[in-house]
Amino acid sequence: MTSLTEDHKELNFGIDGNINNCDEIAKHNSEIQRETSTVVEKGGGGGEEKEMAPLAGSSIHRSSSRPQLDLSGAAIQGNFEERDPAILLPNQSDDISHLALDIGGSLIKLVYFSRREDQPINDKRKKTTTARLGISNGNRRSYPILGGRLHFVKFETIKIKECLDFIYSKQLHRGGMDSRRWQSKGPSTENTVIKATGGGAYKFADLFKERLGISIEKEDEMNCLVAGANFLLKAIRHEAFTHMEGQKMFVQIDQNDLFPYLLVNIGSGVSMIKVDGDGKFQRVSGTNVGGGTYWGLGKLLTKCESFDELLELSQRGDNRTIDMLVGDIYGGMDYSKIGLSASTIASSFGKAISENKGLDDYRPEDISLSLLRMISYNIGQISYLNALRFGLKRIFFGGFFIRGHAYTMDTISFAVHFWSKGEAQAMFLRHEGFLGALGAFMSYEKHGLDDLMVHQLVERFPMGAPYVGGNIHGPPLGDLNEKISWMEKFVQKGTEITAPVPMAPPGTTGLGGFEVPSSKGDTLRCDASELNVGVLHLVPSLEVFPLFADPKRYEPNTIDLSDRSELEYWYTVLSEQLSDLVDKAVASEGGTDDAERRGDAFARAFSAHLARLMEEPAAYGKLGLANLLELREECLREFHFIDAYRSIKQRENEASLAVLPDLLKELDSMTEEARMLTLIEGVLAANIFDWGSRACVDLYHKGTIIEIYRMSRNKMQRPWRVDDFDVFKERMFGSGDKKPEPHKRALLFVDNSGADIVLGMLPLARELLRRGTEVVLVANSLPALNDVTAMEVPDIVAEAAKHCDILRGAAEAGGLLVDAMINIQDSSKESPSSVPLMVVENGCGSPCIDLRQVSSELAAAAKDADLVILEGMGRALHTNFNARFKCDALKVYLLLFHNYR
Ligand SMILES: CC(C)(COP(=O)(O)O)[C@@H](O)C(=O)NCCC(=O)O
Ligand SMILES: [Mn+2]
Repeated sequence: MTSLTEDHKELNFGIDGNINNCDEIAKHNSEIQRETSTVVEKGGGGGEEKEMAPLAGSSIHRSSSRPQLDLSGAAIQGNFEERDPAILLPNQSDDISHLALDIGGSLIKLVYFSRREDQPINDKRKKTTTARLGISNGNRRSYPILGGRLHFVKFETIKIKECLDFIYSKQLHRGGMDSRRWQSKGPSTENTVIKATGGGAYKFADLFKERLGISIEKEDEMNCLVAGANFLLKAIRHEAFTHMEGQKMFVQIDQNDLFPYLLVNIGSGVSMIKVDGDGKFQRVSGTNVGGGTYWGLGKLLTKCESFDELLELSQRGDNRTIDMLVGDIYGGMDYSKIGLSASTIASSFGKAISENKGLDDYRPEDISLSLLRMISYNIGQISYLNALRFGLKRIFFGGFFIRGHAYTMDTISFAVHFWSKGEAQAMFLRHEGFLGALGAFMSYEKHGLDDLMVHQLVERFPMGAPYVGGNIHGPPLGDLNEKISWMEKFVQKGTEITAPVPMAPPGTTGLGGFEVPSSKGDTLRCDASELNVGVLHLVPSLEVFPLFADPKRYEPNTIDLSDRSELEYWYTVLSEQLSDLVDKAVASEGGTDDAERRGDAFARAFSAHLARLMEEPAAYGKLGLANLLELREECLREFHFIDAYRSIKQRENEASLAVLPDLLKELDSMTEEARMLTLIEGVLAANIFDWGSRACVDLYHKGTIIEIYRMSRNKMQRPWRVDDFDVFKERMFGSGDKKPEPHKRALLFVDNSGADIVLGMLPLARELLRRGTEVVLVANSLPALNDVTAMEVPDIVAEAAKHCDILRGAAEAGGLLVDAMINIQDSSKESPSSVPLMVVENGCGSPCIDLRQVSSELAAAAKDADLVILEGMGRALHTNFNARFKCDALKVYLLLFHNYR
């Protein structure tokens, strides 16, 4: 049997039951998915005999003792127009690196990078692991910046002093472009050079020198815009989206089919740039009617103090009172001969000439909306004409004029669609306002950002504090105390947590009968521009799982929460679990006052994020269930809850290890084939211990762990709801005289601590080892619910190995037992196996897994694997249920609720 046989099959085992009522567990049917074999043939791997790596030499040892993900901190972008002085300009101690600025006529945009010192590595085995897997520095580019975060912040240009204070407080001016100063924290800023673009780079250069002692190196604005846009479009998965009639839809950009496109940057003025490649572009047009025009004219006409206020006013406006419509000219009729409906704007502000009214007679709301539509249409139309001029189908709009404002985007989209008769498409960028600043940031030669690959940049939720309506907005929060006091203040003020989506009231007329999106809410976030910006985490060691049948078609999420009822279901699940989770988290930190305070802050932050996502599911990029579950874990870490289930996991491990010897004896008394069925039943039965599931938590009141396990095992008779056991059995044992080769290496993605791993997955691993298959246990890098982590697995294996020669021999061969003192009690006479059992971390800290971003250890281990076993709802159902692999794959999970159709 080769690792890539044409007849490999994807196997799914599942069981659906309602464990609130223990008698009703089993519910069954079966199905086989065989899609992958043809894909393998196409990929050229079909039938190839792969050389089996020498056993000892290819061993992967225990994973790193530290997580690779840098999840230790996060920042959000605050609105400095309305910041709360109490938390302004924090003295936080992030290890700083680089800063770049885009100083425009209206706004200063700032991009900076923060990095934390890695924790010291105290794992002797890490070195051998990485060296053996070929992931040491020898064959990897070593980045000057290894892991960290990109932050995005903006200031009004007229409040440049705040920007300078911010830079100073964060000590961002101490990280210039001189690589020798990379780690320098010394007080001197002499010779420090900061990259900046935009007119203000010239205008304020002296001020920066005077106030911060730094020199500004000017970067060409167009260059920066293009570099920033290209970077985002290539590196951030959910960066570009369309926005039509209130609907946001993310666009998958094919990196190889990105160029040419038209980039329209709407700042104070507007630039239109034809982009043909990296560094290849031409500014083909522009217009002086842009964001500055809206703000300037709007300020004069409505007395609004800020751009956002003006935008908010437009939400309540009705432009018919001031715009002259076709119907006004044609007595309420369409001018159908040339395709103009009565509701088309014939002349923006045109009504004002024919009425005997002054400025005071018009509502500021109507003026603002009329102005917004005039400018948006105009830009949309000129953009289209330029796209037409050069035969460009795609137009990306950026710049701070847009501010994530639904109505603005809809208006621009409509104009492009209308004039191009659907031929051209308007797309928007989530980091719309930061293109120039990002470009300036990337112009530092020593970053190594230029060849970053897509999967190395992970976007995470802006986690420190939630977005809110009203007037309280915090600056980027650096340390824990700030985050907590921010949360407390936020609560004190009684500010309603809203997550408004900017929408116009229904009934506003539009060009060509264009109807506005249906209203979802009537408030506009004051910092709407920051709606779409997450913090970018750089994790250069993450890689794409190498065993996808078709990497391009891989989509981790089985459920995408754009279905409202699904979203509501999960919102309810997570909300209901919150107080219990907080109790556990607080207890895990000793139940101190400090822990209580953090628990409270976590609960508020998480609830606010949930509320925000309910309003605007795509606020932080395309939302799948995996993201939502990860959000909870990230948020816990944000408030320094390292492992909320620590003691529960320990207790369950101990209880399960105590009954393991009996289970192994029972298994060993069976025939091989009967044992295989019992083993799979055992995996399903033990997967019941899931602290993320309401049904399971209820069950914990009904008996001890072992009693529940026994009950669960008794209920596991086939057929299961998804049941490919027969296919699996044939693959393992063959039919007739044909005896198949065992698999060379199996990757077992394990799920929970306790019975799940000890009584479910370990016995299965042992069986594979017995058949001569190398086994790699793949576990989380960071805790999530009661999931077992890669750090914890070796100790569990060492304990289990005390009762089993097979496990002991394999663990020794895999380097897992170098530290453990083994006291062998196993009475079986089997000789120790030299087939290794290994452990690698998966690179994530969530109950689900996105296989596009796995640890380099896992990627290396996967290269020789020909069997993938995914276990548990999170990894095998909520994510990866539809994943296709180029080797045999088995998905085993116990479905604990009825939400799946
Ligand atoms: C969070 C989980 C995905 C973890 O499941 P696991 O991967 O451990 O099997 C799961 O517990 C879950 O989907 N819970 C929510 C639904 C419920 O209350 O049953
Ligand atoms: Mn789990």
